[in-house]
Amino acid sequence: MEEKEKVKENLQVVVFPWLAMGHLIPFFHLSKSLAQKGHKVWFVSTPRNLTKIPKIPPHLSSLLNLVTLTFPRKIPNLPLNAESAAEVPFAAQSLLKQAFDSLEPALADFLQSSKPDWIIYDYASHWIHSRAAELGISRAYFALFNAAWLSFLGPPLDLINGLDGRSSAEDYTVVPKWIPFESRLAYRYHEIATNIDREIDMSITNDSVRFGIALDESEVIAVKSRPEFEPEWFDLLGKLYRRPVIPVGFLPPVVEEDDDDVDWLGIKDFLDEQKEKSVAYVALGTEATLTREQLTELAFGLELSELPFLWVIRNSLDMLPGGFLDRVKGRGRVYVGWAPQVRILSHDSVGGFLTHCGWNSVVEGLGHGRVLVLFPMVNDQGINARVLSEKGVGVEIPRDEFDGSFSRDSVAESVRLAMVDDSGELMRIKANEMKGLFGVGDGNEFHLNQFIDFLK
Ligand SMILES: O=c1ccn([C@@H]2O[C@H](COP(=O)(O)OP(=O)(O)O[C@H]3O[C@H](CO)[C@@H](O)[C@H](O)[C@H]3O)[C@@H](O)[C@H]2O)c(=O)[nH]1
Repeated sequence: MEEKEKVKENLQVVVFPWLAMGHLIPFFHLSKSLAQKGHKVWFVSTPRNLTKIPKIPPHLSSLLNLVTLTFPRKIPNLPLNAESAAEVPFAAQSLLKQAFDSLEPALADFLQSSKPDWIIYDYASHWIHSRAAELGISRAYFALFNAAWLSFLGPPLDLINGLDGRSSAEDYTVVPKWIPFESRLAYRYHEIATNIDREIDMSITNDSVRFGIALDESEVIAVKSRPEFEPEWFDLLGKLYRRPVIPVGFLPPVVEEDDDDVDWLGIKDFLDEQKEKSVAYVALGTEATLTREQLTELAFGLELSELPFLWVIRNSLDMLPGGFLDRVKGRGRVYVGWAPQVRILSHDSVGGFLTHCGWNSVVEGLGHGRVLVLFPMVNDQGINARVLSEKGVGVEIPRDEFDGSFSRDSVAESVRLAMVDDSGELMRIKANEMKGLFGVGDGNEFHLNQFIDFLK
């Protein structure tokens, strides 16, 4: 007689993201969803990072537990108190990886004492799989990327063994040989050159190998996307990975009401004064920073667009061109610091989103039906921009392929095309339709449940 499959109704799960806000936040959303469905979750990170994630709702506090691993203090040249990618210059990210790698013994000890059913990990912890396997803990890699970018990345064993045939930035500007159908998916030189430069520290494991191991050593690969959005890429991933690839959906964040948030109240006042769908929200994520020249062109571009905008910057206001704030007074607002992005995007006055194409930002923008102005900088962002412009939900700001330079006029024209020009109407309609796929709703819930059923 066939043995009945064992189903465990209440799971115990350790969740361990890479040290970056764009990773901590979606891993936290997944943790919250697991806890909401009655599973016990230990969310593991370092002290400063744990202070930056959203608050745990009181009704989940018995199921969702934060676990602190001490951050190593002896990494030479790592900026003092820096614990996440946003606090370390892009070119020095290998130092943060070095610190991250030194968390291995502490995490292994925690796994031994907590003995979870599963560990859900990120791409960077290439050392945890064998430790978890020894303890009989199941392993899931949660990929915070779309299936198109994961396909572009390639077969796991080729990544581990350096057999993907790519070493220079130019190699990433062509469609990879393992994509069997017609496609134009490739980086522009400037979008990938910075990533390649970053990989020069040979003493630590490079990102390709980390990705390869994360993919190859996991029992299931959970992808923050949906096949309804990119069916052909999910089909290809199944062939490249030869193991279960499960879409977890977009995990759209729910806007939490928090009336005490003074930052939000100031922003809300500004947005309340603007017309419906008139404001371009401009924000470029937590990792890449603009040079003074880029910041200047972007500023003049927004000024020339003559449209209302809300711009979040990580640099200081002193970097902006002289007189800029006075000239855009009333219709333009610049916010320095950590903005309540999801709440902003949910405000009716916001019509478009000038984004660096970080996957979380894209999900948040399309989840609210905002049309996108695409300004990719590093990491997966260039490929995301190709996917989104092909889908017709956004327009790329034209840039020099090699050095990434762009003009203020091209910024103004792209923003106006997306937000107000008649020729951008179809793009606005398509972006608005994406609310159904990317936003809060049954479709995303269905995929999340499928993933949880798999874990059981
Ligand atoms: O002031 C801010 C800045 C950011 N965020 C949030 O922080 C997250 C940022 O994530 P994302 O938009 O993906 O950007 P990055 O932080 O740059 O994300 C990194 O991680 C992503 C997921 O792997 C990749 O797609 C990106 O390329 C990579 O740079 C989003 O949830 C934002 O809402 C805020 O709430 N307020």
